[in-house]
Amino acid sequence: MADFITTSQKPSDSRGSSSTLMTETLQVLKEIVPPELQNPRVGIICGSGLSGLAASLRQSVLVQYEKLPGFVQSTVPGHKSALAFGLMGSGAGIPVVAMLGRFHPYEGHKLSSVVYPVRVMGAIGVKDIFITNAAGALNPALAVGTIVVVHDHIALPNLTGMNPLLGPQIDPSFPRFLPISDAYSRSLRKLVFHAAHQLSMNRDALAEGTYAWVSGPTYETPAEGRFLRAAGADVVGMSTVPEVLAAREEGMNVLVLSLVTNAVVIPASYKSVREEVETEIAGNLIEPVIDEKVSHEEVLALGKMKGDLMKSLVAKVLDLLPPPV
Ligand SMILES: O=P(O)(O)O[C@H]1O[C@H](CO)[C@@H](O)[C@H]1O
Ligand SMILES: Nc1nc2[nH]cnc2c(=O)[nH]1
Repeated sequence: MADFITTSQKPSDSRGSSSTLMTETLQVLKEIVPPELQNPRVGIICGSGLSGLAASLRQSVLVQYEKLPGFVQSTVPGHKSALAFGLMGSGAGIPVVAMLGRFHPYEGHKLSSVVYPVRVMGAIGVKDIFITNAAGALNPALAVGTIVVVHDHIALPNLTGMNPLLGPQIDPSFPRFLPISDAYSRSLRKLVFHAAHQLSMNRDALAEGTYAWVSGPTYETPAEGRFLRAAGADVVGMSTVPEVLAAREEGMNVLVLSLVTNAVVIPASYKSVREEVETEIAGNLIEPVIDEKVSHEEVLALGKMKGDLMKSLVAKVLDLLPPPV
C-alpha cells in the first residue's frame, strides 16, 4: 500500500497548496482513514442536494472538513462539510473518496480553496473523478430531471480572469498552458451510456451537453439565459469548472454529470410593456405575464427526487470501470 504522504508534494505557491499545508492535510487523513481506504481510485463530488450519493459507501469513514487543514466550510444548504472514504460498487467494490459538499466562489471562498480538495484527491492517488452538480436547463429539449453527461463547457469567468490555474505553477511538472479541448473523458462518457443501458434507463433520462459556468449567486436574467443558449450552452450552474481544471492539471480523467433541476426562464422575446398598456387603454384583454422564478428549494427538491437515480448510475459506472493499468 502506497503511503499517500509521499505521492504528491507540492511546492509553495499563491494558490494555497503549499507543500506544508498539503503535508498537514495528508497527515490528518492518514491518522483517521484506515490504510485500505487511504488511496482511493475514484473521487466523487456531490452537487447540491446530491450528498446522498455517498450513502451507499461501505466501510465508510467520515472526515469533517473542519479537521482538515486547507479545507473551508460549505455554507450552502444541501451541502455538508465532510469527506467520506469507503467502498462503492458491486462485489468487493472500489475505494472512493466523496466530497459531501463543495465550495463555490460566490460563498466568498478563494478559487485556491475551491479546488484544494481536488488537489488533495490528486495527492492521494485519485485517477478518475466524477463531478456532479445541479444545473438549470438552457436547452428547451432538456426536461427537468434529465441527467446531462457534460462534454464541453463555456466558462466566462475563466475567459475574463477568474481561472483557478492563474498564478505561479503549482508543480513544475504541470504544463504551463493546459490544453482542455479533451477535458471531459470520452471513455468515461461512453461508460455512462453503457451503464444507463444496463439499468434500462429511459432514453430521455440521459442527454449530452455543454455546461456554462457562471459565478452566481444570482440566477440568470432572461437576456443572460438567451445569451448563454445562443453561445451554445445546454445547462448552466455555479460550480464544477474550477474543479474540472484542477483535476485535469492533476492528470485525472474527468466525468461530469449535471442534474437538470429547473428550466432557466428564457422567453423567446421580450413582452413589450408599451403594447400591454396600449392594449389596456384600448379596453382589450391582456394575457397575464407569468413571472416564473427559480429557487434553491426547488433545486434541492429535485436533487432529493433524482438522488437515487444518480446514485445507481454512478455505482454502475464504477462497476464498468476497466481494471487499473
Ligand atoms: O453546482 P451545485 O453545487 O450542484 O449547485 C447549484 O445549485 C446552486 C443554486 O441553486 C448553485 O450552487 C449551483 O451551482
Ligand atoms: N446559474 C444557475 N445555477 C443553477 N443551479 C441550479 N439551477 C441553476 C440555474 O438555473 N442557474
